[in-house]
Amino acid sequence: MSRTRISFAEARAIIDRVADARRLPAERVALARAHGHVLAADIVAAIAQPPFDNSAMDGFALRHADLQTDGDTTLRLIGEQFAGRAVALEVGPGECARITTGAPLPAGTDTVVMKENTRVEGDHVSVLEAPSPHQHVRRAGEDTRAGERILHAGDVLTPARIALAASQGLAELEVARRPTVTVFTTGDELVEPGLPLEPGQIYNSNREQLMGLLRADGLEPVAWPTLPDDPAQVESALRHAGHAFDVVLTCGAVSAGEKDHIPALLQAQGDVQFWKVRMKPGMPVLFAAGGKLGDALFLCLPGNPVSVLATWLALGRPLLDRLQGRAAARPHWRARLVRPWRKTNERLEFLRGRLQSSDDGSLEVEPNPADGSHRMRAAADSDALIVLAEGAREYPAGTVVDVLPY
Ligand SMILES: Nc1nc2c(c(=O)[nH]1)N[C@H]1C(S)=C(S)[C@@H](COP(=O)(O)OP(=O)(O)OC[C@H]3O[C@@H](n4cnc5c(N)ncnc54)[C@H](O)[C@@H]3O)O[C@H]1N2
Ligand code: MOO
Repeated sequence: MSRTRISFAEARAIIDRVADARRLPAERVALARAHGHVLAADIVAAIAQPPFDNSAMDGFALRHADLQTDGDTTLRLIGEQFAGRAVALEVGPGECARITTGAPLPAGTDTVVMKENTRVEGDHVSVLEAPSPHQHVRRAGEDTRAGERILHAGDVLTPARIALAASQGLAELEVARRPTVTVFTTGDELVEPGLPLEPGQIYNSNREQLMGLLRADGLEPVAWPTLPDDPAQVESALRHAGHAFDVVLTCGAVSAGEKDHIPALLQAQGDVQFWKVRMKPGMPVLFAAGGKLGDALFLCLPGNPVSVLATWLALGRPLLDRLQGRAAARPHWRARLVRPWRKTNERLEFLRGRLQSSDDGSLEVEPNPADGSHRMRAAADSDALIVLAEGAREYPAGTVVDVLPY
């Protein structure tokens, strides 16, 4: 017996539990293909970073003890070390070596003076402004020591983390396999943009919204042709998809209408985990394991475009994150309401709003008054969902609320 009219927290807990049990396997991918993936195993540094003491500036490597306490010091130039292969230079007392940024520090030297602070005449270098001891030297291991755990399973591979892995010489990384996802839109009223509209028809806006949301998270969703409100065709298509993808996302046909065939189909053939969550918009959302329809997980979003946005951000994205073992939650922000809001019922509400930074440096959010779940323009004019908890109805201006940027 599936749960119905559950709280949003219960829905999230079910999503987490089911996703944890279906964690996607790890695979090795080329470094260049690993961007945005979730790391599946810790990475331990095999080499120190920097791997050797090196110069942070173009100039001359010298022995700090040689520098006069007052007046310029003149040193004898005995060779050069450029960034690249280390040459065997030994710098003795009263001597220095030409050096470039990133070049290994020659034996005997401990400090670098930048070129601009010197005067060179033949093989004599006068130090016009004395550097402090060890200045402009980047010490071996000061960023990372060999043996340190530098990245962790569950980390999302941001460009900076990819760079860190590259600095260790790793050409392949072990990551969670990306979930395969397909997107269905349903409804006899839907027409694709580009075609003429007959009376009663509307353009399909959910497909591209959902495809865009998925692609923004680095996924490669497959769009399925729109399903008519015909139970046999819905069943056939969902059965094919259920055997071909990890996750099937549908939108529409999930509430109480005569043409809403999805709940009956999943109740008969699948394993429904919940149907209807006390949230607004998006209340009729349904989540099921495919059962006889295949191994896929089915997340069936309500058809209203703003319900699609809210249920995707609040439930769909956590499902896909969790399937990949993503450890860190998405950034969680708090903002001050710039205008009061009154909820029309007690349900948890995901209201649309626009974020702005106030003069005192705090985050503010302006709720958009057009709160209907068909009001796409309000969603397009906004950049965050404002999370108004279940229960309370009155939200005076200045109330601090959770926001989910999109
Ligand atoms: N008697 C009841 N009626 C409704 C209930 C309810 O509990 N009892 N719930 C309401 C709520 S809340 C929502 S949300 C909607 C969800 O309905 P469905 O998921 O069954 O979706 P549809 O009826 O198919 O469509 C709803 C709405 O969205 C438009 N739509 C659908 N797909 C698209 C698309 N791809 N692009 C643009 N617009 C789309 C569709 O034309 C409808 O206007 O049900 C309420 N009713
Ligand atoms: O829950 Mo519905 O998404 O409000 O229109």
